Amino acid sequence: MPATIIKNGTVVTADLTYKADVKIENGVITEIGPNLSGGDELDATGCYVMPGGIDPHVHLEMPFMGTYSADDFESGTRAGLAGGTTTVVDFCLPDPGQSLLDALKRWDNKSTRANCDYSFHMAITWWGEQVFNEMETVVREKGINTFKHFMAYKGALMVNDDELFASFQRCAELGALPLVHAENGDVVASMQAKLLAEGNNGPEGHAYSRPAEVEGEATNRAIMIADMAGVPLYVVHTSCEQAHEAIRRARQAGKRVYGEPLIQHLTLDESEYFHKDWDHAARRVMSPPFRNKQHQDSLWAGLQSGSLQVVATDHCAFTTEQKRYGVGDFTKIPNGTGGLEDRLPMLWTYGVSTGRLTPNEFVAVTSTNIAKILNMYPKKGAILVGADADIVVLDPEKEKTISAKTQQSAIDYNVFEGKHVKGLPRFTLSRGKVVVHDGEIRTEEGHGKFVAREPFQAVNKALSTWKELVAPRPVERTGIPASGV
Ligand SMILES: NC(=O)NCCC(=O)O
Ligand SMILES: [Zn+2]
Ligand SMILES: [Zn+2]
Repeated sequence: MPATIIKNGTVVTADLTYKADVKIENGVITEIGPNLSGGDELDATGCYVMPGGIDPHVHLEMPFMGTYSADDFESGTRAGLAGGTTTVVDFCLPDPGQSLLDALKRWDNKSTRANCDYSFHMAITWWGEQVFNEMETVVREKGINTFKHFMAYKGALMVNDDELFASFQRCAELGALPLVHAENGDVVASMQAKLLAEGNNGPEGHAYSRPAEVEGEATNRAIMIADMAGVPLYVVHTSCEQAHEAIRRARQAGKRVYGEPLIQHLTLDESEYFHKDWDHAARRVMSPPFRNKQHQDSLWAGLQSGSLQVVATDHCAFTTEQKRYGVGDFTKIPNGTGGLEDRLPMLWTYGVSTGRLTPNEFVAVTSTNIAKILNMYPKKGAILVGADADIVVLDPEKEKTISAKTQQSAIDYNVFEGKHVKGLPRFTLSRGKVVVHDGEIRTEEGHGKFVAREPFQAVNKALSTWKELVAPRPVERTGIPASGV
């Protein structure tokens, strides 16, 4: 393959902004500097040359709530690339009682169609000796160092506190990072039943049944359990001040906790659930639900101050027809929304163009921080010699109005429909292959490769060293009195 040179652009990374050309050979960056030559040229005049987006939270072809999410690894990754995202991390979900390794075979099969690189988190959906043992194989042999725990979806994916604690301790031993979906599933189930009994069966019932307190409580509980287990913690889809507050407080107390707002929670609010059109409201049903402006402001502040580190999508797209499974009972509306194609343009428009984020912070929260937290940096998330050439050349003047009619996703609507975004890819490169060329999609099914991630060294070692230092020890005593028995 001939070399490619991205010419005349401004390189923007998480910590630097400078003018340079970028040379790519055999899928990796081989040179960065002025006036490079000797290859096919891509003109980046007026553009920012940035590490491609990494979405740490997607569900492609996910079996959930009696159906499968509609975007699979082909359409989902195509959507991601169209919007400048070059790596996705999906969740492998074992059925209750199923071997983690058997579940992984299913995910390996599905992902062969990916257009961009991908990695997996493993979900802990049940607990037992087999899971305990297989976690080691997953980490040491399968290149997966993150384990997801659902504290909600009672009767389906939810695990209890004893299971959380056992799994978190196992993560600590293996150098793995636990993730949590933090909502109190018992309280949600009880509120759902009450709402339905009172005749609240529309999509707004979904929001009523999952108030911010439900998320704040579970986030705090997960943080405390992780601390007792001596392991860092990653909280997915942090949507409200109560959860953010728990993360902020933990971080101030020295705990290693990461928080992940979604682009949907940053830019869409709860009024969507009160829309008169049932389909409109149901299409936006996801967990946690959208919140109000105060919560949104809290999330933006977290990204600005560093108490929240990454922006994801939780892309889990269902068609209108699938959403209608819940007509007459909101608890049956498949939970999930799309966003893979829109995350970067929406965050650029509502974050950078408004002055909430700098371009460098934009790169940090969409790519570099994620690569570091998930242990794939600098292969991913970097414009550095030797890094994979996963690059988005973002044109800050290119604009469009988001519409389901022109999107790559397989579903028939878009939750951002009608939003005008400015800041779109002129080019997207996936390991050096130009997959978006000035609006033209040139993806190749199967081009994507699995990204193996090594166990964590530094943070887990620091926490286990400290845990060992402060571990309970019997007091050495002289003159112990004789037993009273
Ligand atoms: N978020 C959501 O509603 N659906 C996807 C599954 C999950 O992440 O909880
Ligand atoms: Zn979740
Ligand atoms: Zn999710």
